[in-house]
Amino acid sequence: MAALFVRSALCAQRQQAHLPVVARLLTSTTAARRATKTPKGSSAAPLAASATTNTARMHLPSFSNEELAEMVENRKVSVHKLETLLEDTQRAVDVRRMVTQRALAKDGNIKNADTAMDDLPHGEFDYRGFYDSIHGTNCEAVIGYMPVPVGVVGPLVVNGQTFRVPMATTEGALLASTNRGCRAITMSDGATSVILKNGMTRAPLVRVPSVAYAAEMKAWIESPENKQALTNAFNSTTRFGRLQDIDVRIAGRNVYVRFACHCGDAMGMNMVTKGTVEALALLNEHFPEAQMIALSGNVCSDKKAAAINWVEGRGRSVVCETILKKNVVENLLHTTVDDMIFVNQNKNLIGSAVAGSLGGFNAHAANIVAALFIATGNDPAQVIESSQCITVLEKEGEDLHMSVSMPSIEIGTVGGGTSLPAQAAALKMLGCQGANREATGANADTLAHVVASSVLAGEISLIAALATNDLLKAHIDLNRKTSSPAEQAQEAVASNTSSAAATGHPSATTTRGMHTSSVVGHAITFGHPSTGGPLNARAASSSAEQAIYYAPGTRLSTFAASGPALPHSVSSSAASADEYGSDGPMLPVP
Ligand SMILES: CC(C)(COP(=O)([O-])OP(=O)([O-])OC[C@H]1O[C@@H](n2cnc3c(N)ncnc32)[C@H](O)[C@@H]1OP(=O)([O-])[O-])[C@@H](O)C(=O)NCCC(=O)NCCSC(=O)C[C@@](C)(O)CC(=O)[O-]
Ligand SMILES: NC(=O)C1=CN([C@@H]2O[C@H](COP(=O)(O)OP(=O)(O)OC[C@H]3O[C@@H](n4cnc5c(N)ncnc54)[C@H](OP(=O)(O)O)[C@@H]3O)[C@@H](O)[C@H]2O)C=CC1
Repeated sequence: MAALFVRSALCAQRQQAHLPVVARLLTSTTAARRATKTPKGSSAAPLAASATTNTARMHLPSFSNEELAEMVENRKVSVHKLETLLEDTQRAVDVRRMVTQRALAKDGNIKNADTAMDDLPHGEFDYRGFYDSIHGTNCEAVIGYMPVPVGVVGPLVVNGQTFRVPMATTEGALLASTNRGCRAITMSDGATSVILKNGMTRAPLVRVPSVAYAAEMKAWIESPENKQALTNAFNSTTRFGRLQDIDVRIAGRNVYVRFACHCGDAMGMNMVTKGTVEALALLNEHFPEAQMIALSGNVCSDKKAAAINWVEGRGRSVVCETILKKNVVENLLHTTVDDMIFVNQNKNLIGSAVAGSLGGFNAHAANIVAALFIATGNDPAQVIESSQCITVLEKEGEDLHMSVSMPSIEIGTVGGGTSLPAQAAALKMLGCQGANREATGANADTLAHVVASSVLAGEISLIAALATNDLLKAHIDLNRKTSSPAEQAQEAVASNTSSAAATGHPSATTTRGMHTSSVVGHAITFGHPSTGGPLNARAASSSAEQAIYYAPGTRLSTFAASGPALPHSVSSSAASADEYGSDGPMLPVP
């Protein structure tokens, strides 16, 4: 891809400085192409090896951040490759922030787009202010802080709104994958998300003298008049919480009273617990022999896998759908509608059934939920129920209808960690920080839609990657460090320059299935269609692509025979320390 930036010596001297940057870039690229053009059938050496290359090569670092941002916006430079091309990770972050901030302003979705990201640390960090803000609220016995990288995916179009979604993770490949899914959704006219139910729950354990007493208590609570009295007591403790339902379960002499509350923009665990105490006081007046054993009796059920959340819902119950166009599935995801349905059915539905899964009928909803919870200051321990999800794929004509149903997304935009400056910045990027003053709960609703649609994006990309057998390759590429950005840049220059000699286009080398293929024109074909970018050129490039594509059901022997594309050899002894500093003895072979 670096061949795109091959510039003539004339250009390098900036004699064209008066031209807009993109025009300069195109002119210089054309000049470079002309300089390297060889007659058909000529055996001239590839560009990388020629003398012309060395003088003509021009690296991106010579451009200003403003110019680089413009190139990214004009799809002349891939925003994903900035670290490698600039050989400077901090600058890459700066340019990406500039691009993201300008995109937020252009989307027109949020107020104060130019300052939304200001408090998301990316360099200097006000640790004193941070310690002040967490004291007495978020953590005790503090000894420091844990930096977790935050990336951004999108544009993601949901319910007609465009989002740039911040995600905090240390799992390489997760953002690349979710981003691909966002692109697939947005290229297919967006996603639609609906909230079916909203009720954060707390179920105290009340102990009574007999099962008859328990039944009497249940009947009393369920009478409309008493239910209203309990509701009034509950609601008296909060300006924003509104009790929705009371569900009573009995096990012998144990009574579990499950209060479900609409908590406005808060996730609401403190809020609902406070309301519960007041309602129990009233209950106790009528049932003096009842004893409160535990304020949480686990029927809530908080921070544990439980069927009650899966069936009844907890927090917001959300369903989100999209119809992926056939050409998007084929050209962007490199697979087919039928293959994705086949993988989903046999993995997410049957596989999860065989595993006895509880709300885990999905590929990796938890990945996206966790990254979004950490970025937005939501409680990561609630990922367990918030990521319960069933992913359904069905044919819609020749296209693919895809949905995620998530009955228990527990999130808030006020309370807990959401008001810390960095986390609040992530919420500002989504246009839903803090309390919604026009419609209480609308900000948390927005966040729930973002969570569900981002999960949908993650499902799309991972199911496709499994269908094309790309999972391991993606993780070896993006989850393990093999070389420094500078070394990667040199590799990129070498591989792209030689390819450019033959084609006049930059290229990217990629592996699909168990083979490696060279994708021509990759670097100038990225870019979102919503901003006028074309489809990934890979499908168009590709008779070779056909040869390396494995449909689900490919015989295992075919993989083996096709030769390894991944590093797979291990030495019998660990002679020197690896990148993890591990040079200890290997485990004995059983
Ligand atoms: C890695 C890809 C996306 C490559 O996929 P690709 O099709 O080769 O990518 P591409 O280079 O052709 O780019 C296509 C688009 O992908 C995105 N993309 C591509 N690269 C980047 C990047 N660096 N940064 C940001 N976005 C990126 C981006 O949207 C890009 O479009 P563009 O913007 O260029 O026009 C694909 O192979 C993939 O999605 N693999 C799956 C990886 C994955 O989903 N990992 C999740 C974790 S797996 C796990 O933890 C759970 C598991 C698996 O155990 C659960 C289970 O049991 O199933
Ligand atoms: N207590 C427990 O058992 C558990 C607690 N947690 C922790 O609880 C915290 C979250 O509790 P949560 O109750 O959400 O947060 P908070 O305890 O911070 O309470 C939310 C506060 O925001 C106020 N508020 C202002 N505007 C709004 C609005 N628009 N909508 C809703 N509330 C508004 C509420 O007012 P008002 O007082 O009038 O309601 C309330 O004081 C997290 O730190 C989480 O980790 C997690 C699990 C269990």
